[in-house]
Amino acid sequence: MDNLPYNVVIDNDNDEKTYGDDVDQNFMFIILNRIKERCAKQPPNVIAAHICSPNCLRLYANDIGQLELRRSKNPYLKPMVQNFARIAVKNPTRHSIDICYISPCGKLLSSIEAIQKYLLLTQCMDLTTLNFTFSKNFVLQKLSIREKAVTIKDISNGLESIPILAINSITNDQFSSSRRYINNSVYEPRTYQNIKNIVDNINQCNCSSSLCHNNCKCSSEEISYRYKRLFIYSSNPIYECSSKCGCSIHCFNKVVSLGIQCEFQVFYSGMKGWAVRATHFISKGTYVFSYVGELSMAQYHKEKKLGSDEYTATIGLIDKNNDGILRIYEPPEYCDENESKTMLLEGLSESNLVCYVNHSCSPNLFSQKVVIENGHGQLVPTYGLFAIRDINPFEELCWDYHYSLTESLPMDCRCEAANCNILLR
Ligand SMILES: C[S@@+](CC[C@H](N)C(=O)[O-])C[C@H]1O[C@@H](n2cnc3c(N)ncnc32)[C@H](O)[C@@H]1O
Repeated sequence: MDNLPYNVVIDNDNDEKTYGDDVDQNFMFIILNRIKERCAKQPPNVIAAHICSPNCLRLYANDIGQLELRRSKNPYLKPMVQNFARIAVKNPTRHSIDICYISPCGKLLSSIEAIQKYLLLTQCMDLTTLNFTFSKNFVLQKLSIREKAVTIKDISNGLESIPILAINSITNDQFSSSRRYINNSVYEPRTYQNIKNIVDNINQCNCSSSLCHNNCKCSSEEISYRYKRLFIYSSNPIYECSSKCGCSIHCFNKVVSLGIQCEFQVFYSGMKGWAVRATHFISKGTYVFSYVGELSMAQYHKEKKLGSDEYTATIGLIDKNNDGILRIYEPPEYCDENESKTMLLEGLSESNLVCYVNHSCSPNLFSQKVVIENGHGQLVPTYGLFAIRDINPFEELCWDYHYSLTESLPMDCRCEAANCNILLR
């Protein structure tokens, strides 16, 4: 370590902060020790200079990584089980701490740009930039939960790649729902017949690299992801690349279509009913989950007479561009002739875990319209939810329902935010 300009300390090496049940304790212990051993044996950049290639991952792959990788649901642990190390570097001149990663082959990677380059050079298919965070708030932490509090082991019935526990540590009420769990939006049948020729026409870009370039034909000029994270909002949708495009999972324009990457729980919050949280840290700008439900033209939605529009979101006016590809526009002031073209997303009878996300006047999630290809070769619009700021493990995930005082029924908002000033519904 002496040949480094800074003192290298192992990040997250705080026993008091790392606690959990026996399995997790052991798991964390193995990971932390391996990081320590690696840094001791192989300080960053001391390996002979080389140009990175897929060999860099293969040669330094570890024997227990695969088993642990399967066990770990935390996206930021995945690089560590693949023999990356995450370190905090004390910078004495700036009196600050910088976060860096050391690659399995000993390269010091000190920015998300460097990570992206490394993943491309090594043709890594297990990790994306979303598995790395340079946030100083990241803590390796897992809380134990009382077995008795688990009311359902997976509310998605196996549909999500990571099971979603339902937990009630407050009362004896079990989680139950008449809503069917779906993980992909579905088109209302008549709506689909009307717009079949638009939504079945999947976009295809002609970018030659696995990353796509800034003027990729699929993406919009107004808004795009930055290394797969989103930091700004636009009323214009993001149009993601599809399976027809030649790009890989590393493409900057594939995020929501890669699916949920976090481990979530639905938990009983008391006054607000059921609520949602993640079991691990989420870095600012990260895609969390998206609104899933039935996509329906306003006229057909109206005919259903649901009685409550609480779970209905307006997507916008559906149209196509010159290539016949789906485009979505903000509806002007509501008027009837738009009904045949206005699409709504409704999650009352079927939806995913989003319907358990509560409102907050100081939310940690924001929503952005995104158009992706679903698993059935159709384009589907959705609202993707992204982290407004770094979110701590087990912090309740909330968004702003944007209810105004005028459209509210008298019911107190219980978000407990300092700026809370609304009546909900
Ligand atoms: C989309 S659901 C959220 C999940 C809900 N908590 C449940 O148990 O199914 C919206 C409902 O949750 C409750 N809710 C959400 N946010 C709230 C808040 N900030 N204060 C009080 N109740 C809230 C209200 O009953 C609201 O009608």
